[in-house]
Amino acid sequence: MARIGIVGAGAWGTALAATMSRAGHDCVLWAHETEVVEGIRDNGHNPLFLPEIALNGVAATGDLAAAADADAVLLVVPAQFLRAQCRRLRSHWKAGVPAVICAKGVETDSFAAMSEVVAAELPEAPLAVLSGPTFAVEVARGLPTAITLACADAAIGRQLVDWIGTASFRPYLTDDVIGAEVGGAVKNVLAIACGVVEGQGLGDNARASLITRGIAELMRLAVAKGARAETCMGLSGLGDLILTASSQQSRNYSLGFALGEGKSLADILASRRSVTEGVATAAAVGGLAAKLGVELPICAAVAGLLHQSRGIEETIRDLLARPFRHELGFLGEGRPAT
Ligand SMILES: NC(=O)C1=CN([C@@H]2O[C@H](COP(=O)(O)OP(=O)(O)OC[C@H]3O[C@@H](n4cnc5c(N)ncnc54)[C@H](O)[C@@H]3O)[C@@H](O)[C@H]2O)C=CC1
Ligand SMILES: O=C(CO)COP(=O)(O)O
Repeated sequence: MARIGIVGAGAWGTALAATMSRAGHDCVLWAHETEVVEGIRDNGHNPLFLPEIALNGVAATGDLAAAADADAVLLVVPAQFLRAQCRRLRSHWKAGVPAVICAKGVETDSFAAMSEVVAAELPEAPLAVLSGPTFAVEVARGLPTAITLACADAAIGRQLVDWIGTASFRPYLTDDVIGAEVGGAVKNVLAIACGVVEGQGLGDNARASLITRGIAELMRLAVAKGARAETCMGLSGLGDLILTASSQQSRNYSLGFALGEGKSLADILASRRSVTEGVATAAAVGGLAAKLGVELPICAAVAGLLHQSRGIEETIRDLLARPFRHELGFLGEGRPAT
């Protein structure tokens, strides 16, 4: 059994704490909100995120040093807060303790992947990425799923799989860290696009087409950033995309759906406490794609809708007016078909 620190007590940090604790690990969960620390300590429940899940075995804390004093630390704050959180953690970090990145996104200011952010701010931490089809509430209830655990160091990766894996939470190991995290970040942007399609009533065919052309974009960006294409077809890419691009449980899909129905982005965001990572990541992915010289038409369309006040109808019209191309050649733009 291990001592696991979990930094971030939103829905996902809470679900991971419940899962690790049920597996018999000693879990210390750091929360940003005092209300959450007190709620877990006093009542064994997180009052703000997944309040229905019992957390009796979990020690809640507002002290980062306590969460960092562990065999491994899971980083579960939203992507745009991760750098600041790592800076706060740095003085408490013990060399060699693995940092397992559970946030899904790309940093807006730097276009950096989460592993690049953590490598810069916690240089003594071996890095891993945990990503895949994992709605927090289902994991917290113990329903089965499988995830990608990416770690460049094989021995540390195997140790993490051992600690994190249970019969119903099944990690598959890879050394492709960038591939795992590009999948988790880009699928959120694509899930927004699929939500818009559904909200607009464009049909199941359109959604399936978007998912398929979306995975081509995800793969193109990941490969340009140094990942292996096959990782994108695994749990952290295709697996998570299938989940989030077709379920109202997804914050990203449901935000897209509401946009497609005509609601404003400001109103949708004002009505939720939880993070919708694809909103910031859509802009960041655009910057990253430009830097790497790859074209991502669906992601660019989502960024245009969210951040450049482009209308839904003109956005859809422009996507449908793109020239016909050969289907294969995923990794390039594909030869023109006419
Ligand atoms: N909820 C889910 O089903 C899953 C979420 N994730 C990822 O996990 C990450 C965290 O998401 P959730 O747990 O769902 O968040 P959430 O939406 O449930 O909660 C928001 C989180 O943001 C934190 N927060 C707010 N202001 C902050 C600040 N200034 N500094 C640090 N933290 C602050 C809150 O304390 C809370 O932990 C995201 O990157 C998300 O994509 C990954 C897999 C599943
Ligand atoms: O990443 C997730 C499931 O794997 C959660 O997706 P949402 O953030 O869209 O709810």
